Amino acid sequence: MTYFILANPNSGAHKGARVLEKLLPYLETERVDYRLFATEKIGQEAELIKKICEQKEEIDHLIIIGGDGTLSLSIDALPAEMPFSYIPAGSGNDFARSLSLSTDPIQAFVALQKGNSHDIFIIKYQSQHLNGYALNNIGIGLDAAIVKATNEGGMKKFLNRLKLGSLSYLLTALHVLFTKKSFRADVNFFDSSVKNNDLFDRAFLMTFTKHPYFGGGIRIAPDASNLDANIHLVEFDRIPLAKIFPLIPKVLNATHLDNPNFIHHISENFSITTSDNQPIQIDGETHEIRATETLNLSTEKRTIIY
Ligand SMILES: Nc1ncnc2c1ncn2[C@@H]1O[C@H](COP(=O)(O)OP(=O)(O)OP(=O)(O)O)[C@@H](O)[C@H]1O
Repeated sequence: MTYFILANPNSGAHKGARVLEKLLPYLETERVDYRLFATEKIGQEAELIKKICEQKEEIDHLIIIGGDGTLSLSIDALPAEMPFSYIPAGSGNDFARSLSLSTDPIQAFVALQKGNSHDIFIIKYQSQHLNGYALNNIGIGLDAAIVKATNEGGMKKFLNRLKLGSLSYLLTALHVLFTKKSFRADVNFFDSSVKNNDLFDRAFLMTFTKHPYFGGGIRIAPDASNLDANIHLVEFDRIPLAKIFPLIPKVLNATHLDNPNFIHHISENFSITTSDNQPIQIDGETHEIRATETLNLSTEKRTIIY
């Protein structure tokens, strides 16, 4: 059996490279047969997954190494029936946290070597110009604007170097909180085959998540789980800033959903239309959802070995 490894050495401020520096000598010492496919540039995941699929036999084992973005872009290109393993090497590592995967590369490898398969559900998204899969969350509005500003600004790289990646989300979040405008969103969802609708006139934060965590460990939907087919929507309207700040400790303690300013819906299917163009983040990669475009969300089963 051969381990096919897709790795992003650049993820998590070169954490991917450090994971490889630790893992590869171990594989050599243990005489483990492996082939490494390291990304050399942004957006190369799909191309390497295609190469792996051409060479991989059924008995072989795929391991993805990188942050949540690398994992998401790889799974997007991977045939649904192909199992995968994951060794986290990002700055946020929310997906790994959701399944309590080890962040120690050797421990993670020893665990996946045992070959225990687990079914998880991931989000399938589809609109007029966006389609693919997300393992973590899809956010429209505030969180997307934060991810966009964090990824584009120099602060993430600087704080990653100081091992303060989560702080970069927090500082950027504060800045975006002051400047981001609300938007109108029409959300349909199906609860026990009954069609429901919620019209948000002053939507500010709208996150659809498959597990509790976003932004590097914030428990936005504490009861969400990738082991069931439910997607959790957490929505927050734009309210005066003076009323937002007291809610921040609640969000950090994961007690915010009791607060009436947060709307929480759980369903296996959602469809969303926004009244104007809005930033959208899909597992930390930013795009734009266009006005009046409908985004449909559902879930699909995948197999992960850990
Ligand atoms: N060799 C590379 N150099 C630069 N960018 C790369 C490389 N390989 C992949 N990428 C891009 O990096 C992004 C994914 O980064 P990833 O999310 O894995 O790490 P991160 O952003 O450091 O971690 P996190 O999401 O946990 O904050 C994707 O856009 C991907 O295409």
